[in-house]
Amino acid sequence: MTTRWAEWDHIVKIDPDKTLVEGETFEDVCETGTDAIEIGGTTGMTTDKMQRVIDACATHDVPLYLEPSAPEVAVNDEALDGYLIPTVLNAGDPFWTVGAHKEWARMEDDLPWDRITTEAYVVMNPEASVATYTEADCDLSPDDVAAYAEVAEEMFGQEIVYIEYSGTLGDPAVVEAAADATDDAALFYGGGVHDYDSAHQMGEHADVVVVGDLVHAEGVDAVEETVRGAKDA
Ligand SMILES: CC(C)=CCC/C(C)=C/CC/C(C)=C/CC/C(C)=C/COP(=O)(O)OP(=O)(O)O
Ligand SMILES: O=P(O)(O)OC[C@@H](O)CO
Ligand SMILES: [Mg+2]
Repeated sequence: MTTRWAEWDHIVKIDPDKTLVEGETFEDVCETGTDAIEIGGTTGMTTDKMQRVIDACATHDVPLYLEPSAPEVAVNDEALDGYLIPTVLNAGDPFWTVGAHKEWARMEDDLPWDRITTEAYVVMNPEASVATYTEADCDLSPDDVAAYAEVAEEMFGQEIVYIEYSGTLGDPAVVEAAADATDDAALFYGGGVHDYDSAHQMGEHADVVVVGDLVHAEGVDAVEETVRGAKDA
């Protein structure tokens, strides 16, 4: 089991269903100074699209993790450093907490357990596809989120707690509450990080800042700024 995320400050999440900015390559993305690349998204995922991004990033010197949104797109590739598998704590349907995972184990004879780690998600932006998809209850106070984070670490032994505001910059008080409630688990924050200041602000509380849409919408210069913000925090 590798726990390399203990040393990370920043992740770029590449959505295989989206394109890069014109003139930029996956090599450029890998060279932004980010600590790892996570490949995943909610809608429009296929194994072909996943594989294309894996192949494009595999030759560059940055840890590469797959974050599949369903067992069907969990591509098996030696070029990957591992699999980060969401489990959505506040999902409306337990399928997204444990059911999909059960199906994966049923479908596959030999899952590479030493390369698989779960991320205990708390989904907070009701407008995001991931919230609709998982029917998440996003109406949570900082105390609620802190309690989810504590339970994830202390009762379910989660190594990663992920505060997910995909598409919008979240409430720093929520992230701070989750940080106060966790000791050993790595706290990931993702959602709406778009410049030095937003990365710095969330990085003051979270261990790892995840940047997604920005790489597709603005490109690598903007991502580099967020790397600096997260690392300075
Ligand atoms: C058991 C296996 C192998 C998979 C199941 C994993 C689970 C439970 C997934 C549910 C949560 C999920 C869809 C996570 C994917 C990562 C994520 C949160 C991407 C962000 O998605 P959005 O930004 O909302 O979606 P788009 O950008 O695609 O619109
Ligand atoms: O796309 P953004 O809003 O940067 O969110 C990042 C990540 O948390 C999405 O899963
Ligand atoms: Mg997205």
